[in-house]
Amino acid sequence: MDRDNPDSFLLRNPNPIQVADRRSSFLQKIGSFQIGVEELIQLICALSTVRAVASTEQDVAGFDEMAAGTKRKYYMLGGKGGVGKTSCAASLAVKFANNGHPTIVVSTDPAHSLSDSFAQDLSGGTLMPVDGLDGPLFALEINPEKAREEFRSANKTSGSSGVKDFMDSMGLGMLVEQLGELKLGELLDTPPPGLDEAIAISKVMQFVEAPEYNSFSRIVFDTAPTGHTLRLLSLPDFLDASIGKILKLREKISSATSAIKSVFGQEEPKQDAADKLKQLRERMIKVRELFRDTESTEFVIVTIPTVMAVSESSRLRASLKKENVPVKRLVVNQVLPPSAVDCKFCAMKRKDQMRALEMIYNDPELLGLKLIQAPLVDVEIRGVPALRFMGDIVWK
Ligand SMILES: Nc1ncnc2c1ncn2[C@@H]1O[C@H](COP(=O)(O)OP(=O)(O)OP(=O)(O)O)[C@@H](O)[C@H]1O
Repeated sequence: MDRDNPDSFLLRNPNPIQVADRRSSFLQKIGSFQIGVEELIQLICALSTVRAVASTEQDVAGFDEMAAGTKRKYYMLGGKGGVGKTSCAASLAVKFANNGHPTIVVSTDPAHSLSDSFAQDLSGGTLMPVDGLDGPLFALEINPEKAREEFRSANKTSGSSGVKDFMDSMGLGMLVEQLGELKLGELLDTPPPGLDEAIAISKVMQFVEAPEYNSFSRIVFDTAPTGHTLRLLSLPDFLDASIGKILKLREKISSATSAIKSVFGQEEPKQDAADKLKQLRERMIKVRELFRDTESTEFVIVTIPTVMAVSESSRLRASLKKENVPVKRLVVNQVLPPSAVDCKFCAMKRKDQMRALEMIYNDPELLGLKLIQAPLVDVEIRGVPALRFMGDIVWK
């Protein structure tokens, strides 16, 4: 088999989800009583596959709806580690770009795999053009570890201005100005939980506000595994609450100092620090609203048909619901494609997958989501042609 040719799977399986032919050949065999016990077992498995597939056949991703309109939309793909988030996010981004949407795919997973997935070096922490597409696609791997390192050395070598420059570049300049007294350098030596996500969020803020990103109409996030993602989503609330407290404190202090200053006849400071904090707070609120805006944002859960992955997806969905983050689609990746004859291993695996699929159908949290099945393919999904191929199967 030609492993460099992603079409090899396609050539052998013109429609991986199509099982009707297989069912009819089995039915013909039943009609003429030609089957033995082994085949009967296979038949039962095959029919259950048919049932599972048939019951979700109408659940195509609805790509046309996803691609409709030029107003910017954000898609966040997340789920348990290793289920195929990056492959799904990258293939969606490729499909958007090839359908005329200038697109950015952003990785907020500290263990990036966009470069591996596209088989191109996209590291570096800035927008990198992705080669080999019909339309513009850029990738951004946010590297919190590197960012933190840079921050530390800027702190050491150039004092506060270095820190300020760096934080400005991360869109967090205001935070340094206003919270300088909190000794951010020390904070980064023992980073609090959520700092990586804060850096990722600051980039989101840049997308929301910066005019240079205006032309991008689709932004796809390849998020970190579940725990990180939930922190990312709840961080604006957390920061908002903290900033709210600081603001109150500031107001108290400033009213006290202005009372003293008025007694001694001193000038008021030119710009009230509280104004800037207020501005930052408004930005946070904007990001929070963005995550919850059903018009512009959608969180797509990616899972695989195993009991563990489905259980985690159910919990993720419940948490997202609590955070009011819109979810409509669930991708079940790596579903065994139909085969006329299963080896023992495949038959067992198929049974296992069917059980997990049943679990999805009966899970109250996952019920009602558009279920998109993506087949397990026999080549690693790497490079633009492979992602284009995957995109055409998954994002229909
Ligand atoms: N449908 C599929 N068929 C075959 N291989 C797949 C499929 N989907 C993903 N893979 C492979 O599984 C591996 C993991 O995929 P991917 O990196 O997309 O997962 P991930 O959820 O982003 O992982 P992580 O949580 O580690 O970031 C890759 O080697 C990828 O090529």
